[in-house]
Amino acid sequence: MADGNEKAIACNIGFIGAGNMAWAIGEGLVKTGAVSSTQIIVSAPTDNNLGRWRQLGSKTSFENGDVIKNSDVIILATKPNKLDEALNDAIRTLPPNEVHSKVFVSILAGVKVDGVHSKVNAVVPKSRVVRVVPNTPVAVGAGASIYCRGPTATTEDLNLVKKIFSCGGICEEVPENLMDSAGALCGCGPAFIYIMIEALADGAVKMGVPRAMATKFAAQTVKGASMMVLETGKHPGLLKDEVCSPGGTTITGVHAMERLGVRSALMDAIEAAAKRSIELGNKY
Ligand SMILES: NC(=O)C1=CN([C@@H]2O[C@H](COP(=O)(O)OP(=O)(O)OC[C@H]3O[C@@H](n4cnc5c(N)ncnc54)[C@H](OP(=O)(O)O)[C@@H]3O)[C@@H](O)[C@H]2O)C=CC1
Ligand SMILES: O=C(O)[C@@H]1CCC=N1
Repeated sequence: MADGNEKAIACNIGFIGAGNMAWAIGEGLVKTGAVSSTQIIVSAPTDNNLGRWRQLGSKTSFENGDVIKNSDVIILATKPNKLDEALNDAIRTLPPNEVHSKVFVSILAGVKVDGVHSKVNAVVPKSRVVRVVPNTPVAVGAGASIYCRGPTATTEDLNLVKKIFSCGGICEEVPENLMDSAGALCGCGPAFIYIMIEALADGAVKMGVPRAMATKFAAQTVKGASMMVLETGKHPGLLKDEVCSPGGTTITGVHAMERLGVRSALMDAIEAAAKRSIELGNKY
């Protein structure tokens, strides 16, 4: 952890679950210098994902209890259907009645914060929970994370969670009733955009542009368009109009997109993902 770094986070951070999302958060935190890799401990039942964490310099364990004992903030990063198993596994190595009052961050898609609070408190009494939907671009400092508070989470807990996830981009509090829909946008959105980048590149390849060049130009164009929306504050429709010359190339392409229902496809994608998040919340 770099001295004088205003992003510096002093506490130990644990991950139960070592997969894609945990890695994106951990890698992002270490890259920004907010935490040293030695402040991180990670657990998973197999070694499939743990090697890269050891290479980073973090501690790893097959015991979820080790993570709970050795961390101030524990990020629950299993799939939603593995939460019960993960907490039961933890009991194996937790000294009875000795570990109390930790801050847990649940990133499990759809799962309601009250439910996680009850389950966690059955294992680690007096713990507080914050629910977060992050996205993988936190790995490169361009994430969009949202959070809501659990029943006993304090303002201090929320500030700490906001600080952790702000290292990876923007991080904003939303009411829990928006976590599924805003989470579908932030959490799943990168996958939808990757498909768009791939498809834009495919179009250019079809028209003769070499693949590597096409992918680079597609990604940079998406980045540039995003920055225009964020930095000018102009409505995306107005920015689109500024690109479309009368009788020109862009409006001809826009017509093709409208004919094929690209807007509807994207709206359907968010709606479907949000509904699935609600479904997962009802199940777990
Ligand atoms: N991927 C994303 O972009 C986003 C994911 N999320 C949420 O993050 C969570 C993790 O997703 P993701 O990282 O993609 O999933 P992965 O499948 O990549 O990772 C899941 C991890 O959980 C571990 N695991 C399984 N069972 C247990 C257990 N009993 N105890 C401890 N760890 C266990 C797996 O172990 P092993 O390594 O042995 O397989 C693996 O390391 C999900 O709940 C998802 O909804 C939220 C927002 C975005
Ligand atoms: O697909 C999923 O369920 C997870 C949650 C958001 C992004 N990935």
